[in-house]
Amino acid sequence: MRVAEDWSLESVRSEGSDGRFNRRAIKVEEAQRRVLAAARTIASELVPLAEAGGRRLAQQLLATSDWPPFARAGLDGYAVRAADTAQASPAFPAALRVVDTIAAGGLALAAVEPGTAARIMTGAAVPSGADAVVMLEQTAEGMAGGERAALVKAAARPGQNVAPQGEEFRLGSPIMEPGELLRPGHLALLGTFGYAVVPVYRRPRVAVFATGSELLPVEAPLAPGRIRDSNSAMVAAMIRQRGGEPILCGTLPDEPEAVSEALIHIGGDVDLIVTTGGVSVGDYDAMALLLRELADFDSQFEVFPDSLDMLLFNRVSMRPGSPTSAAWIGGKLVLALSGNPGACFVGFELFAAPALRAMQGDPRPDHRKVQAVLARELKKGSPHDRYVRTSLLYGDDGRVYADPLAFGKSSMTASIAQAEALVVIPSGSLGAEAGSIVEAWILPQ
Ligand SMILES: Nc1nc2c(c(=O)[nH]1)N[C@H]1C(S)=C(S)[C@@H](COP(=O)(O)OP(=O)(O)OC[C@H]3O[C@@H](n4cnc5c(N)ncnc54)[C@H](O)[C@@H]3O)O[C@H]1N2
Ligand code: MOO
Ligand SMILES: [Mg+2]
Repeated sequence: MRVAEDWSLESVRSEGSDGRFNRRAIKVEEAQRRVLAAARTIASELVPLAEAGGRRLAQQLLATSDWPPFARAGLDGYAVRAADTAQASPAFPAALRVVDTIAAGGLALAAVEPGTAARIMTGAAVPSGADAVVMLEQTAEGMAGGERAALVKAAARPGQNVAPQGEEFRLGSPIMEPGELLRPGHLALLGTFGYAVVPVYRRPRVAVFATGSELLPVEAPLAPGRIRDSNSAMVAAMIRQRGGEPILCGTLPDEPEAVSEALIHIGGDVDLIVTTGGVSVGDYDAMALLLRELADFDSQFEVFPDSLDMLLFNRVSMRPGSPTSAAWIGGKLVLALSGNPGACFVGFELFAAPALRAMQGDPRPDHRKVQAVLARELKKGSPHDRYVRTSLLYGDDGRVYADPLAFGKSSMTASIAQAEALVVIPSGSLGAEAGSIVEAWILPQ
């Protein structure tokens, strides 16, 4: 990728180390809007049907036949003319001469004329003349006029146990829309209509960089002042949850030269770049220093021409993750998440997750939201929107309870693993009472 090659790191350093950057916080909704404007849909590819689960469809698909394609027997029994059975009862069964036996996949040899029936199996095409199927259990075998007969002991309604041609779909009608996530049932439909290969959006390729000179690889023993990089693996899993393909680029020291060098060398076949760490006002917060050099969205354009590197935002009115930043660099979206694991997690959910869904054509890339009862009081100190990690409990009273998890600070990790939802405590309040109704954003499990 092309990061502005003329970034003047010397000038960034000399003025940038006092921590008093002019960073204007924007609302979460505005930040999401800017990210989605930059998250362009990516190319599509054809994949074999059995591998299409979890992918997003790239175009509208149509029914290639009526479904069912022919009138089908719903159970094993006899295909009859309902009128022939109108008077039938256990004491006075209708005796119908059996003219045929039709297996599933087989074809009728004869039409069902008045006074006759055809033995038929579940899934077989109902022969012409017949308009109902009587289940085997409501019949007996007998003789009529010296020939094999079915003794039908109950009156059949016309249409009974027959799935008419085109009952579910008509030839040419839409079966699914672009951007739809292909779940097992979608694959069944696609198989039904003969889609052996499926047009899906390519998985967005997401480069992940963890910045921080304190970071050790996961396999390393702890050393004084150092911690292991836990963000990379977490972010990789979150990328996969949203249909993306993570490209783990390892850790980078808190040095703007090293970070810009790595971003420059990432290459063209990456659709999104996610970095973690170094976005706050520390002397060595390298991403913050680099992003400062970019043109500012507020003084620029609403659409991002490929040629223009631009800061989309560098502060969001939210907790955790207030220093979360985003930029458009070298024609690519760069999401610079906070290094604090809790803030990294929330920043990903708020910005990277919808971006990945939008890149795969999802017309509604936001979270599923439910009203939940707050299980315990939540106090908050800052005036910003707060996104609280909670578990979800399904009460006997039919209500969903959101229970804020312990160790829920931005710097903490324990609660991330247990989080089932993010509860939003909007700005302008100092918290919410136990029992109050809150909005819970459902997290993928
Ligand atoms: N004076 C101020 N200080 C801070 C502010 C502020 O407004 N004024 N904001 C605070 C907030 S809020 C947050 S959130 C953090 C954001 O910090 P950064 O995004 O710059 O992240 P780092 O400084 O690199 O690291 C923060 C923390 O997270 C640990 N970390 C970093 N990367 C990883 C990783 N890959 N795996 C695990 N843990 C990681 C790092 O060691 C630090 O402990 O800034 C506050 N400061
Ligand atoms: O915004 Mo920071 O994520 O609170 O801790
Ligand atoms: Mg920092």
